[in-house]
Amino acid sequence: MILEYIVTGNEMKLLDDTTSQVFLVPSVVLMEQAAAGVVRELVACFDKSKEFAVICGRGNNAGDGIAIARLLNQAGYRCMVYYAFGTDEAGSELFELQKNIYARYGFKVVSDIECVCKSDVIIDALFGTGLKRAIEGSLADVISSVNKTDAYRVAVDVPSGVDSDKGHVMGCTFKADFTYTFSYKKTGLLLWPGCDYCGLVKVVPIGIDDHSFCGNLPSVRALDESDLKKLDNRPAHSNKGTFGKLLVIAGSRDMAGAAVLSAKAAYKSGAGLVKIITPECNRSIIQCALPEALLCTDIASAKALETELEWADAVVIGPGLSKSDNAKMLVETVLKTAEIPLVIDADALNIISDNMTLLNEHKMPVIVTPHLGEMSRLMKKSIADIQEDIIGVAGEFACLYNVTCVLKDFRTIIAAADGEKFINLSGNCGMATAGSGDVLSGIVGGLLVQWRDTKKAAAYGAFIHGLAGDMVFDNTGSYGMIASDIIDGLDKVWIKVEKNGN
Ligand SMILES: NC(=O)C1=CN([C@@H]2O[C@H](COP(=O)(O)OP(=O)(O)OC[C@H]3O[C@@H](n4cnc5c(N)ncnc54)[C@H](O)[C@@H]3O)[C@@H](O)[C@H]2O)[C@@H](O)CC1
Ligand SMILES: [K+]
Repeated sequence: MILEYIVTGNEMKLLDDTTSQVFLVPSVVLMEQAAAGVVRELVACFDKSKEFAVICGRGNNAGDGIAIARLLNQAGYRCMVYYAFGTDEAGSELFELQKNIYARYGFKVVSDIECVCKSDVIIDALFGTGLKRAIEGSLADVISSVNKTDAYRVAVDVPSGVDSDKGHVMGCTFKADFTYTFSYKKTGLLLWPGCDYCGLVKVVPIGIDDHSFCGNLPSVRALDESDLKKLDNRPAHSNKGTFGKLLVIAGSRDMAGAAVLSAKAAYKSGAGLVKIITPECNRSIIQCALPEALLCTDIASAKALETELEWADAVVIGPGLSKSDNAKMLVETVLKTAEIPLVIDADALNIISDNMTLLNEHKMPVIVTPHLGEMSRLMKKSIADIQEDIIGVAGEFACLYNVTCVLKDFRTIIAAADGEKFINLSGNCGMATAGSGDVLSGIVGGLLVQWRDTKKAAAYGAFIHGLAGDMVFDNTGSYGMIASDIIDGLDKVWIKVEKNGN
């Protein structure tokens, strides 16, 4: 998989330093390229009738902002600079340099925030990746004044007030319509709540590329639609056995739907054969809803389950399973005896959370797919604590239990035990609906039986799940979307894959 790297503010700082120190590109050259890149974008969006204002702090983010103001003026636009710390306080070396250059040209500087607020476009260069604490006092007043205007608001690199690593909001935060971020997306721009302040995020190249990692690759990456092109088409010479046999252990009395959704999503993701293990009372509903599924009901002993496990190439266990004694027996047997990869979801995770030693018993690769509530029970941490560092928590869990962890949230995080992580960027709020997780477990299971690669099945599974939801969004909107719509969207995703991503 060749994917887009997503970096933290600290990783970006290292990249800046390496580019200057190892590749000898002076920092000011990077800054000029950053400014020129933003100006190119602005000139493409706005004509010269618009008046611009740049609000500046005193670090290198402000250095970018002053250079942007200079280049806009030189291109015939009207642009003013507002120094939020005043003109006397010293700042970073590059800030001082850009301030002096700007002063030599004699372009406009204002000291009244009212002038800024009357502009058509307000550019935020108060703080970037160097934000260290909550924004307070007069700086917070500046931000709240500009946030109240009808101006277009553009953030340079990161909206001031958004923590570029974890996406926390630090006091008062600039509310951008566009964020032009440099070289790589920052994790904080993608995570909630920071993402709510970014508007449209666009990466502006500034001359820093993967060379600057010098072998120390960032741990977080993201898939995009171009990654669908890397998936192989199915071989023409094949039969249903070629694409794997998936056992879906799901459903309980009154919860037949979870089994149907998971098994159907697995079929719709290309699994060759899907067998559902469920209570007998679900037989007729499942056979009507999904006649393609094989069915095995009322498994009452570990021995009976072991025979079924021998048939399968992978297992999905948990959707709608309940926490009955029978469900506990099924979960324990699977974890202790299965010699095939597992996808563990929903109630199976709730059962495990009462006895975490079970998760040490697995012999084969395991993918767990908890939502925040399930993760809270598994880790004995509050949901708020998990949200504080969702990437870190997913990574910690993956390492602790040697599993691939798919931590489901607005941005699902996929963390492998080897430290590699993915942040999922597909999907929409319509997918926050009952059964959406059952569909995800089925997709991941369906991919797992075909690919036998847990990391790939988990990362692509989450991405394809979100993409399927995006594909049906125009038909359903967010209010009308239900889990079966997401399954309908899978057809569109796979047609895209078979047309080589087009
Ligand atoms: N070579 C480089 O280093 C490059 C850096 N670039 C820009 O530089 C930015 C990072 O620059 P810096 O590291 O100078 O950081 P910032 O410009 O984000 O701000 C750092 C300054 O703000 C102060 N500060 C932090 N939080 C504060 C708060 N809550 N209240 C008041 N003061 C606070 C710090 O003490 C420091 O003086 C990037 O976001 C990017 O825009 C770009 O020009 C590209 C090249
Ligand atoms: K900024």
